[in-house]
Parts: sequence; structure tokens; C-alpha cells
Amino acid sequence: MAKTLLLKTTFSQHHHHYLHLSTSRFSKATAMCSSFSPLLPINFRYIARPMCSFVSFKAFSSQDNTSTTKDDVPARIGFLGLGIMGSPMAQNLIKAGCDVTVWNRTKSKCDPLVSLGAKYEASPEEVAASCDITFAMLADPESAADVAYGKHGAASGMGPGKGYVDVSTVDGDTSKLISEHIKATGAQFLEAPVSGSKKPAEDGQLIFLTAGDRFLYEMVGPFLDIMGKSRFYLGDVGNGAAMKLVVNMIMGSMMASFSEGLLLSAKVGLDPSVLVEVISQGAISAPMYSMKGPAMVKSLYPTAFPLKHQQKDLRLALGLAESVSQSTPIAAAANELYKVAKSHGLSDEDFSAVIEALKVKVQNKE
Ligand SMILES: NC(=O)C1=CN([C@@H]2O[C@H](COP(=O)(O)OP(=O)(O)OC[C@H]3O[C@@H](n4cnc5c(N)ncnc54)[C@H](OP(=O)(O)O)[C@@H]3O)[C@@H](O)[C@H]2O)C=CC1
Ligand SMILES: O=CCCC(=O)O
Repeated sequence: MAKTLLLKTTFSQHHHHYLHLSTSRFSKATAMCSSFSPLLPINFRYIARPMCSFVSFKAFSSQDNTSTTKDDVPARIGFLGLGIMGSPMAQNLIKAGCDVTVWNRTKSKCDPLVSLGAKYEASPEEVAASCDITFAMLADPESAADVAYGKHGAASGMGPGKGYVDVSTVDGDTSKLISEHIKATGAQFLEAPVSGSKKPAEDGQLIFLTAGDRFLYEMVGPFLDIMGKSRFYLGDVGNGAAMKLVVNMIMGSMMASFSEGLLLSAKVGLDPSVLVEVISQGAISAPMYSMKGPAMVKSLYPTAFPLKHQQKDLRLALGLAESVSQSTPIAAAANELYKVAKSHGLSDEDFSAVIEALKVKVQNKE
């Protein structure tokens, strides 16, 4: 049985936003949202029903406060960056019935999504120009910035009535630069990095850590709900990036510490598989240990979260800590270990391969 909630959110004294959320056991992506503000350059009318095929999006002038839905058109969704995360995220939007247009630097990664019904455009600019909302899932700050506002970048195709949602993991300064370039076109910007890896991306179980234009956050909520299980709105641009970096800083240190424990247990004659079991039943249990531990014991590291990205996140988290003079010696030590792992050619392995850096024999100088 479906239930309906009516929420009223006041963004300013002039702007009231009504969000109707409906849930049923058949779908989590059920929402109806309509909004009008004389202060905003654009107004959206946006209806989302259980499947994305019913999601519609309309940008119209501030004079047009019609409440009818007959003119609504299906939202056109762009997706830039089809790596380990971007591919399943875009796939979930397509499978939900969304009208999705994709682009990836290596074009061949677009093919499986086009087979599923996605459209293809030859540049981020062309994707942004042809879509209402464009998502970006890029490797690092450099690629996120280049795709957003480099030559033929998304900003060249953005404008009033459009939205850009960057779900890559970058530092706050990069996110703010991207925001400035996007907003200079009259479009809206949301940073929305995700917690959760390959499997949660495939299962639509990601956690979005968003910040930026609240209005766009409300607009894209139903799409985030297709790709994820929860979402946080954290305020100004930079806060989503910061939250993501703090989470991944903790995760990187946890994995380094876990690696030391596995190797120490084996060296003193214990069975590391039993250690994994013991940990799983106690206060320090974490899904990550149970998921990665058995493979690590066998020296297997099937890539879900590439080690190079974990080291990037530690590097960015250390920069964040430096910016506020916060001492982070554990994270700094973990970062060094991931750097060693990278120097041993493990960049594209899963980040759990950091354990290999601890197996490296120390040269006996005697
Ligand atoms: N994997 C995971 O578990 C998670 C990853 N993240 C974050 O999500 C982001 C993407 O991660 P993931 O999908 O794993 O990474 P991948 O390395 O699998 O994919 C990276 C994507 O970025 C593109 N890219 C890289 N450099 C450039 C460039 N110079 N110009 C244009 N495109 C470029 C790649 O294109 P191409 O195919 O051509 O190489 C690819 O589409 C990262 O910021 C990561 O930290 C966040 C949560 C979990
Ligand atoms: O950034 C990667 C995060 C991976 C995870 O949350 O499992």
C-alpha cells in the first residue's frame, strides 16, 4: 500500500518548496516535487513516479506558475565518466527507464550502455547541451575539472535551467572551482560524492554526500534514490567533499591496520582466516573486513576500489587536515604505505592490495 507524505521546506522567506514523497513496496524512487520561486531565474516542475520512465522535468519561466503536468517532458540525464562506478550508476538510471546520454574518454565503455538504450554524445559539452541534468563520475580532481570546464567541457554546454551534479571524489577547492564555472553559465551545481563501492553501485545502494544548490538537490533526489540508499545534504559546496575525504581517510587507515593484523597473526602461527572470523563477531567488526578479508588471506585483490584512488583520497584528506592544522599521524603513515604499494605496481589493484606493501622484504644490510 502506498503512503504519501507532504513536506514543506522553506529555503528563504520568499521560496517555499513542496515535496510530495510517496513510497510503495514496489519502488523506492517515488516522489513528486513542485516548486515556484519569484527569486530564482528558473522554475522547475518535476514529477517522479515509481519508475524513471515517468520522471519528468520542466524548466519554465518565473511567470509560468502553472500546476498542470501535461507539458512535462521526460528528464534528459547526462552521465560523464563510465568507470567502475559510473557504468553501474548510469546503468541503474537506464534500467529505471530514464532518458540517459553518456560520454566517456575511452569511447568503447559507452557501448554496453548504448546497447541498453542510452544515447551517446561525443563530448561533455554536447552531453550537457542536450540534457537537463548532467552527472559526472571522474577519477580525480584533474579529470573532474577538465571534464567540467576544460576544452569542450560540460560548462560550455550548460546554461540556465540545467544542473550539474559531480559525484567524483575530489577536494573542496576543486569542487568550488567546478561550481564557479558551472554557475557562471546560469546553471546550478551540486557536489555529491558517494560512499559505497562497486557492488553498492550495482545494487543502487550508494550513500550520497551532497552540498551546493539546495534547489538542485531536491530536483535530483529521485535520481539519487535510484542509484543510492540514502543521501545527506551538508550545506555549502566543499562540505560534501570534506565528509567524503574524512570517511575515506578512516577507511584507508582501517585497511592498513587490518593488513598488519593479518600478517602478524600468520607470523605468530595463527590462522588469519580465524582472525577475520573473530573480528567479525566483536566490537571492531566492519563489513569491509568480512568482505575483503577472505580474499586478502589468499592474496587476491579483485578491484572494486582501485588502490590509486584510495591513495589519492588519503593525500587529499591530509591536505584538508593541513588546512585546519589538525594532526593526523595515523592517516599520514597509512598514506605512505599506499604510496609504497603504488610503487610496486599495485595502483589498479583493489586498495586491499596495500597488504602487499607490508610483505616486501626489508633489505638486510649486514
Ligand atoms: N571504485 C570505488 O569503490 C569508488 C570510487 N569512488 C570515486 O569515484 C571516482 C571514480 O572511481 P572509479 O569509477 O572507481 O574509477 P575508474 O578509474 O574506474 O574510472 C575513472 C573514470 O574517470 C575517467 N577519466 C580518468 N582520467 C580522465 C581524464 N583525464 N579525462 C577524462 N576522463 C578521465 C575514466 O575514463 P577512461 O575510461 O577513459 O579511463 C573513467 O571513466 C573516483 O573519484 C573515486 O575516488 C567513490 C566511491 C567508491
Ligand atoms: O571511495 C570509495 C569508497 C568505498 C566504500 O565506501 O566502500
